[in-house]
Amino acid sequence: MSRRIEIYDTTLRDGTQAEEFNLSLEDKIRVALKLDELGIDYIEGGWPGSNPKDARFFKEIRDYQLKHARIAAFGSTHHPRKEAHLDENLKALLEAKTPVVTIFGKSWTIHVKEALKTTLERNLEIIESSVKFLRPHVEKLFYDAEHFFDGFKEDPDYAVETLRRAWGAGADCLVLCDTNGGTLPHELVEIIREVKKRLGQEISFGIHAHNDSDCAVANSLFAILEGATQVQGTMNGVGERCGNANLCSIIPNLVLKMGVECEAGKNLPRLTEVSRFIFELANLPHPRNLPYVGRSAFAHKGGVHVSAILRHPRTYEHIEPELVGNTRRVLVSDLSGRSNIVYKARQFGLELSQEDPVVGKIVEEVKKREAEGYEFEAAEASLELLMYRLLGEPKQYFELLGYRVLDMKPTKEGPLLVEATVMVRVPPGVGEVEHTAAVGNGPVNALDHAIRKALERFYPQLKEMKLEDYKVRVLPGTPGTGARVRVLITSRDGDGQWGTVGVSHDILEASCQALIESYTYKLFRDRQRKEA
Ligand SMILES: CC(=O)SCCNC(=O)CCNC(=O)[C@H](O)C(C)(C)COP(=O)(O)OP(=O)(O)OC[C@H]1O[C@@H](n2cnc3c(N)ncnc32)[C@H](O)[C@@H]1OP(=O)(O)O
Ligand SMILES: CC(=O)C(=O)O
Repeated sequence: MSRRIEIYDTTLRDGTQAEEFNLSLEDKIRVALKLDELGIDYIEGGWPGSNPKDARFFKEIRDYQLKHARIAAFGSTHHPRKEAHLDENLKALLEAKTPVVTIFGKSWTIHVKEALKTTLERNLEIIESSVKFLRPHVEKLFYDAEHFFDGFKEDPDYAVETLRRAWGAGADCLVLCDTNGGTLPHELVEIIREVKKRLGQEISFGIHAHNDSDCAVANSLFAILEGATQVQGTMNGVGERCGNANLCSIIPNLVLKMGVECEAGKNLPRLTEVSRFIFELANLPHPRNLPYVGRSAFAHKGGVHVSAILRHPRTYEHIEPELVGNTRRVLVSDLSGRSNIVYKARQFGLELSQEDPVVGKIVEEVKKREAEGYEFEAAEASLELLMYRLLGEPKQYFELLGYRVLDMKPTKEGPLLVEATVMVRVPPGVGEVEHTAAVGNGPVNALDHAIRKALERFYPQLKEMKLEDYKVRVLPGTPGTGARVRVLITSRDGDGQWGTVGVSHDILEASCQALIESYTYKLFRDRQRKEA
């Protein structure tokens, strides 16, 4: 029979101790519901004694019927100068009315003496009396042995004695914490083995690892191999300093590679969605290179890789991306060969063969443009247009005959005045010339308004699209203000999102190129859909 592990998520508590990862009360509720849908066993909602938001979270989450997860409230053992029944933090933990409570206590002598400013004996009493006080009131009581591995290295007898006290007082699981994240896997294994020997009795233990040595996931997996039954971590590895063990890596590693079961394993195809949802809510970019769930986790760029992937995906993929809800992507760049182009063309609805001379032409054009500073990885709409153009499509929908942008600040205190004037001919070559002006809050915004104003009379569907993101990157080469820039624009309409690119020494010209590509793509795609 395969082993089963309990997954304890602390995104809402330790996760929010990360720089720049902040969640409102509403966000916390939404994250908790998502984690529940994923099948997480325990969701640590926060520290109720810390702030009103965390205290309210525990009140509000009671209104929801969770499918599987149990909510845990987190706090410390009682204060050294108080007794358990008079300690506000312990009282707040009970007021949270959660089925699960987790408290952390000190295992490391330096922490007892320097951080708690108390004696080693008093710390043992504090651990014991805190656990005893909480025990009758909660279904599950977990004890986080803070700095356990560092404490053990300095004074193993004392560190193990703290565990004995917590276990003897009734804790359900002793969670060994690598709080400073400095322990390496081989040390962790040795320490766990020694602890088990010294305790001389069966205990239930868990692992909570930080990532300061980039070993949090490895440490967690090794702890599980050594018998841990609970693993703590966060989604995408957010957490204090360098973060916590990343559950988005731990869960698939357990389920797909170690034959260890957990409830979330049943919902593995939802992992990528949940991981991205949480960062979206926190307004943070989702790191592309996150294992399993990142956009680049199954993205293939090198021509040799793509050629082999087309023959058999296992050649360059450790698992099938669909198992974790991710997708295979092929990138086109100056490292591409014919295979990248054939694969990409298929995504764009074009069946090309490797031998087709146009494929060679596309590879050549992409490499030439990339050498000039273009980049197509985030500008797939520009790539699609480039391919169709080399195949004789699409027709041009308009011609920009010229533009002028006035960017004025006539007085020191007064507002910035920006106006753009454009001349377009629709359709190109033979059509009417439209001459329009528009204002904006900056030069690119004014140019965008003016071009749209000129085109919307002919193509009213352009009203449906909006500019979603605008990025400028200074390209290496000429230093200083004479450098070339690359502009990447993301646009959106009701049907989806697309990216376009422009490159020039002039930021406005680069922006104008990317804008024109964006309108052209919208008109091209709408026409294709109509014809389909
Ligand atoms: C390893 C971890 O990640 S633990 C979690 C860390 N997370 C947080 O700290 C976030 C939430 N924290 C807070 O909101 C605040 O720190 C509070 C409300 C808990 C405490 O606030 P304050 O009373 O102002 O204390 P402060 O923040 O300076 O923390 C130090 C106090 O915590 C006490 N303390 C620290 N660890 C423990 C412990 N395990 N058991 C008992 N008391 C502890 C110290 O003795 C110290 O008390 P003192 O100043 O009276 O000597
Ligand atoms: C408890 C906890 O967050 C730690 O020791 O890192």
